[in-house]
This record gives sequence, structure tokens and C-alpha cells, in this order.
Amino acid sequence: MPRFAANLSLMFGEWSFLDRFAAAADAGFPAVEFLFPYDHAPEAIADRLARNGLELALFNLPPGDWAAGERGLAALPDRFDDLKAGIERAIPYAEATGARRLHLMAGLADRGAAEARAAYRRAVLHAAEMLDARGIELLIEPINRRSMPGYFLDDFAFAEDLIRDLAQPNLRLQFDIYHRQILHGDVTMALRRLLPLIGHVQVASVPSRHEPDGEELNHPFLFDELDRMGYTGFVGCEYVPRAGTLAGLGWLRRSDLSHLVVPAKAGTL
Ligand SMILES: O=C(O)C(=O)[C@H](O)CO
Ligand SMILES: [Mg+2]
Repeated sequence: MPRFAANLSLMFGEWSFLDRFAAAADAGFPAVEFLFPYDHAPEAIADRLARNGLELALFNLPPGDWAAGERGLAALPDRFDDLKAGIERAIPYAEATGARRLHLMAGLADRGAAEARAAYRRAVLHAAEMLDARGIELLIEPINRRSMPGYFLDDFAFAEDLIRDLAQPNLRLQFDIYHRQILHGDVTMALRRLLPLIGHVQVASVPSRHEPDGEELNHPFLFDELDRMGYTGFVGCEYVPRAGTLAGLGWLRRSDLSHLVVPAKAGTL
């Protein structure tokens, strides 16, 4: 089975953010990911990871003013300086935590507009170069527009073309199975074909974005398929639990978890 990373922005919301690390480790996860660590000092995050024996699989570069509705700056021509400052802000977190993958969000912009495409290309190239010097991968992720209306990067082919065209050694695809299924379907064949470009995988049920335990997709088949194709990275569990994080972990216990230590907590799983 793949190595699963609990997404601490969506899962374990029953705990305060810093306490989610212990909760995820207690539930058997070997790794975590989250959207943004910036409300906490890098050392505080690093301490929670170390204390709980967790690896940090991924986090996002600063997205601009999230509360005001921004969803990344990369495709916004006038925000290049803010984007550069965001990269500088994120690097100490990667260095303190040992994270080796950062996701750059594109922002809300019209992909048909030449200025937005040029801005995005410049931003991705700049971020990739900055991070490569530090041994960090830069990830870009197509996101469906039902979840994020107006999002610039809503097409896997566009992401693939850009990655191939820029040919940066550390520029990789964040393949979110949930978004892939909503945008284009054909998940298995896309995983197989894009495997050499993939730096991180995420998963949730479709269409409700809950536990990966059914609905539109056959998740056990997909997890086996990731093994069969030799994917060795993490699978981020980027879902909103239906009715409590621990109560919803049955899908994980039903998987072959020989690589995880899942404590038998009566009544919790
Ligand atoms: O929305 C997603 O799928 C993501 O992975 C982003 O990082 C956050 O919006
Ligand atoms: Mg995702």
C-alpha cells in the first residue's frame, strides 16, 4: 500500500492545529501535510514533527490574502514581488521541517489571457530555480473549478505541457485524484502515463471529498495500482471527514497497513 500522509488542514479538525500532529501519529500515519504553516513558527512545526516521529510530505507556498479570496499569486502579473517574498517566507519552514515538496498555487486568473499565462510561466520558473538550489521540489496542481471557481490551473494537459516545456529537474505534478476525476476522469491511465512527472498524489472521495472509501471511484484498486506502477511517494489524505476524523478511518484499517502501526483504540476507529 502507498504511504499515506494525513492532511492536517482538513483532517483532525477536532484538535488545535499543533495538537493534530500527535493525533495523526496516534492514528498510525507516518507523515502529514497541510496547506499553510505560517501562523506558527517554523521551530514549533518542526518540534511537533520530531516529537511524533512524523515526516512532512508537503505544504503550500503562501497564497496571498486567503481570507480576502486569493488562491495563489503565480498567474497574477502584478504580484510577482509578493510571490518572491512568499518563497523567501516559506524556505525557513522547509529547512526547519525537512519538507522536500512545496506546492505553488496559481491564483484566480483567466488562462486564456496571454499576460496571465506569461506571469504563471515566469513565476513557476522562478520558484523552481529558487527551490532547486535548496534541494526542494516545486509542485503545481490542477484544481477543478467547482471547488475553486476561477482557478487558473484547471487542466492537467496544460500542467503537463508546462512541466515538460520548462524542463526543470525539480518541477513536478501534484496529482490530486479528486480533481483529476472531476476535471477529466480516466484516473488510472493518467496516473500511469504521468508517473514520471508526479511528485505527490492526493486523494478523496468523488464527488463529496470525504474519506476515500467509495462513491465514484474504486480506491483500493487505485492504491494497488500506485504500488503496481512503482509510485514510492506519499498519498495525501486531503479530505473532509464525514463524521469525525477517527471514526472515519475505517478505510485505512481495511487497507493493508503492514507498513503502519495502527494502535487498537477501542471505540475510536
Ligand atoms: O485544493 C487542493 O486540492 C489543494 O491541494 C490545495 O493545496 C489547496 O487548495
Ligand atoms: Mg489537492
